[in-house]
Amino acid sequence: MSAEQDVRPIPESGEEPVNGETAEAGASLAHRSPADLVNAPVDDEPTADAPPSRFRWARRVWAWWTRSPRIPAVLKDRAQFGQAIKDAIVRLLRSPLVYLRAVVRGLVAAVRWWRSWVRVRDYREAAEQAEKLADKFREIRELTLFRWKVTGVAAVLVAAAGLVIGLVWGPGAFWIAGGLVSVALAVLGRRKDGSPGRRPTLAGPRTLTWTMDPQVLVDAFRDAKLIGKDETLRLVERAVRQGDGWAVTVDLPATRKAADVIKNREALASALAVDEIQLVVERVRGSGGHAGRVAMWVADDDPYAAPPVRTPLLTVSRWDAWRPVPFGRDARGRRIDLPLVWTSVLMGAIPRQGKTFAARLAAAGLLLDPHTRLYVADFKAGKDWEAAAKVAHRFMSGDDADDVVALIDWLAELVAEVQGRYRRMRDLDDATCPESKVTPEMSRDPSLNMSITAVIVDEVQVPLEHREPVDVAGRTLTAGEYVGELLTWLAKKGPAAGIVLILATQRPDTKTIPSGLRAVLGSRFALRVMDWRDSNIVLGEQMNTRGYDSSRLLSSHKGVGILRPDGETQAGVDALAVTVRTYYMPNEDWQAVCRHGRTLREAAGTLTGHAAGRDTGPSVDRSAAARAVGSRMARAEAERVQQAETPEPLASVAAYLADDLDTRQREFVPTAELTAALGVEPTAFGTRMRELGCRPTRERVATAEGVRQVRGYLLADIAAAVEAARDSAVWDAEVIEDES
Ligand SMILES: Nc1ncnc2c1ncn2[C@@H]1O[C@H](COP(=O)(O)OP(=O)(O)OP(=O)(O)O)[C@@H](O)[C@H]1O
Repeated sequence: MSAEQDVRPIPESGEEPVNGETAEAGASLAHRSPADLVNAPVDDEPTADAPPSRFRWARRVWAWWTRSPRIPAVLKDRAQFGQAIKDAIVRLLRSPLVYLRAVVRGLVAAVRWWRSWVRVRDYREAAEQAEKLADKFREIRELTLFRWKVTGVAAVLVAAAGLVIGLVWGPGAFWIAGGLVSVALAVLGRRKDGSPGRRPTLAGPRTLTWTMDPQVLVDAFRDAKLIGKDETLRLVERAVRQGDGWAVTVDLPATRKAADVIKNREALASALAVDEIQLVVERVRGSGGHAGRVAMWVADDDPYAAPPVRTPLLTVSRWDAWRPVPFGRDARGRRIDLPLVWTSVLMGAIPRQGKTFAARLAAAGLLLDPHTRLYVADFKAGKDWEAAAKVAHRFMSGDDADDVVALIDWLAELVAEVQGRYRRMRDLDDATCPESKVTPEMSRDPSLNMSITAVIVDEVQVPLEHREPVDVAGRTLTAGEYVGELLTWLAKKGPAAGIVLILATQRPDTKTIPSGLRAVLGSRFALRVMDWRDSNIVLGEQMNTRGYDSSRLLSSHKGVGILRPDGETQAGVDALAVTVRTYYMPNEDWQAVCRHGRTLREAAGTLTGHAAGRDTGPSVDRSAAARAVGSRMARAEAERVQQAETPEPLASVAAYLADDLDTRQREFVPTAELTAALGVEPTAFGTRMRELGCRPTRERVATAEGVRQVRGYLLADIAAAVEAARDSAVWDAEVIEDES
């Protein structure tokens, strides 16, 4: 069944839909929504129609059989069993050819051995190395002659023995003797690890050989340096055809980690002779997996070369905002959903890669829920969001100073709204509001007025970079800084109160998106960016070293990005992040979704604000918002102080390299330069830098004596360490703030 068919319309009553696509749960990154969790049936509960007791033992045996690690996987799964039978038939059919090859290889090996023996090669080489060939020449020649004679005598004896055998037992004996010799040659010629001279220099295309011959897979892991020379893999599930590719599950040798295979996916792809975009490597977790179990899938072709798939949301009559929104497909064609409620999303990419399309997809799921309220701020000021004006509670499209001020008013309104919601939640009884969090029922109850409210800001860098001064609680900030403060406050406090932030930016750099704001945006989606630093800014620190770098995506792959969903909602999910190609939703589809969203709201009586023609502007309590973020301002001050207190010697290094870190005109600084400039002792300096997360490396640099390989630090590593120190300072400050 296709993913599109899976999406079932939600009953008009607004109840939870039948969770049809949870059959794809393993494939979906989306964790079940809180509503799903509440409504999920408990497996162990006895039911009225429980089977009679005589079947229970059979069920128990079946449960043991399917869960026991001692039972091979092929005996548990019909598909795998079928595949194993097919493999056995193929092996049987191929066996004559395999045998013949082994005999030929054995013959070649035997002739080679005899040649080297008769020519006394080892003795000759030893003499050559000792430069005594001339002295030993006579001896070698005599030995060679002797060995030729032995060969001749042996040949005559074999011929004579053959004649006698032929005369005594007849021609049948020749067949038996020939068979025995061929078995001996086949044994000699069988493929063995490390057999010298057995492998052709050019092995030919490796792409699919590993599906037939697991040894090729083992060799690929060795070539990629993922396992050692003497180590091997254990096949958990043999290679089976899955979708447009091959899937295989292997166990790494003890102490080797699946995470390292994911990290070095590119090397493995090279060893398997496929583009890394074709190789999907995942850890197998849970009861059936462990830290060394790797599930691999290799696509036959570029999985993103096929035409894009349209969003399944087009076929639904309505959606539930609490359900993860269908977002796209991974390389294997599995549907990936994006949870939105109780989290917030940051999307980043260079222009024209599909950021707005991705943000619209997330918005579409919310749009089709009539109980959801939308604030849409389009700083791209184009036509992309125009259709949302018909359905949004607040809508703006522009990039002027007035638009930035309007956004500040919206955000201030939302700050007051969130504070009001928390106050009201405190007064609600435990049955209605068990925790200080909006529940699905609360969000749909008009009397509570706590609907899910999505704030979508496209090209968020425009307001964040605005430099006009504003007065906030007696302090003068730039409008951009204030927008950053308000967004950070909302991203931190808003999700539990039903506020969802979706921010898209063309400039995912440290200066544009404050680190405090990034730290509280739970889900990230990085389409193609310029380099790994930008990718890390969207996806999080060190993500490139874990194998997730969106700068490696191809520019032709529009709409393809790396999705790192909210940590909170990814429990039990296999991957930390996944490469997704978003569903395709061109403007006409988007307009249709918006029209439908409006119809739903009209029917439910939830059309408000701008869409209802009643955009009276936000009722802003500026001072309340300023007070709310005032504590954040204190925190920002703490951050500045902490910044000044970045641990030494990192602070001095950062000060010395301030310009270079800003402009990134050079990528590497030699240790000698730093120790000389700062006047510090090199060993203690190196140890302290290491403690602060900065590891030295070696690079070739031009010196007075020519190009030399010198020890030093990558500026990117220094920048990352400085930022990590600041982030931890920010968190410390926030903990203090929360405690107070
Ligand atoms: N999932 C997809 N599949 C195929 N093509 C896509 C997909 N998503 C986007 N595109 C293509 O990429 C183009 C650019 O998309 P979009 O306008 O969202 O980019 P953007 O990153 O927002 O650009 P900008 O930063 O310039 O606003 C679209 O015109 C569309 O044709």
